[in-house]
Amino acid sequence: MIVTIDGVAASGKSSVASGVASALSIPYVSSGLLYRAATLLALEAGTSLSDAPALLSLLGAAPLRLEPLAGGNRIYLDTPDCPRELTADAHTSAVDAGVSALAQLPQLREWVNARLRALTPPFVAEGRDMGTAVFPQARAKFFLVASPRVRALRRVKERVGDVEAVEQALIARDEQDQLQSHPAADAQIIDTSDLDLAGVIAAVMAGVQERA
Ligand SMILES: Nc1ncnc2c1ncn2[C@@H]1O[C@H](COP(=O)(O)OP(=O)(O)O)[C@@H](O)[C@H]1O
Ligand SMILES: Nc1ccn([C@@H]2O[C@H](COP(=O)(O)OP(=O)(O)O)[C@@H](O)[C@H]2O)c(=O)n1
Repeated sequence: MIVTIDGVAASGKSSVASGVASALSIPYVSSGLLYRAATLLALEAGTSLSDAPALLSLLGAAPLRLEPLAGGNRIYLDTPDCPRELTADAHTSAVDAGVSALAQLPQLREWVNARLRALTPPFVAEGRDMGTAVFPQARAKFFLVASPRVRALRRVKERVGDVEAVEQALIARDEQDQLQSHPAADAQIIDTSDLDLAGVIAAVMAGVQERA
């Protein structure tokens, strides 16, 4: 079984995916973490975020490993001499600001999608295009939205920042991600603005049971 949870930036995808995956006793998979880790490595190497061949060559030499646990995804660079966890560094403002440029490149989307499709179900997959491009066969699909202000307020609780600036950055990233971020025709759209986390998880679980 595959359940997909897509949505705009900071709409609650990973928290909801984690809650749903825990309730179903299956892992969840964060596709955004692969885009983020690729962006981090490119920024560190000084590789242009719009140079697909250079990015693919960089990633070809980088033994990235995604750990898709129900409680939270982690990503590692398994270089034999100096293994390193990249998860925290992949969630900085610098990565936030660069990731959409890399994610626009079809070759990089294929690189991510090949890794996702190689995973063995069951799992909950979260991102932007899980229910449309990557797992169109998923049993149940959801798309989370929330107002930019609500999302910014939630994000500044996790990371220090000015609400206004965070809101503008979220709006800018939504625009840059527009091409790949839309609900599948058979997705249930959930506005999480006035729901708490437990409420969103319950709504998704109800939708999953309906399709069991
Ligand atoms: N419905 C909700 N109500 C309140 N806080 C939420 C809700 N959904 C998510 N959050 C919080 O908002 C922040 C962003 O959620 P996250 O799951 O990281 O979103 P995304 O994966 O879409 O970026 C987290 O701190 C999370 O705990
Ligand atoms: N399926 C996906 C997942 C992420 N992404 C890209 O990766 C970025 C980071 O995704 P994320 O899900 O970790 O970001 P947040 O919504 O959690 O802030 C997005 O802004 C997109 O540019 C994508 O294009 N397609």
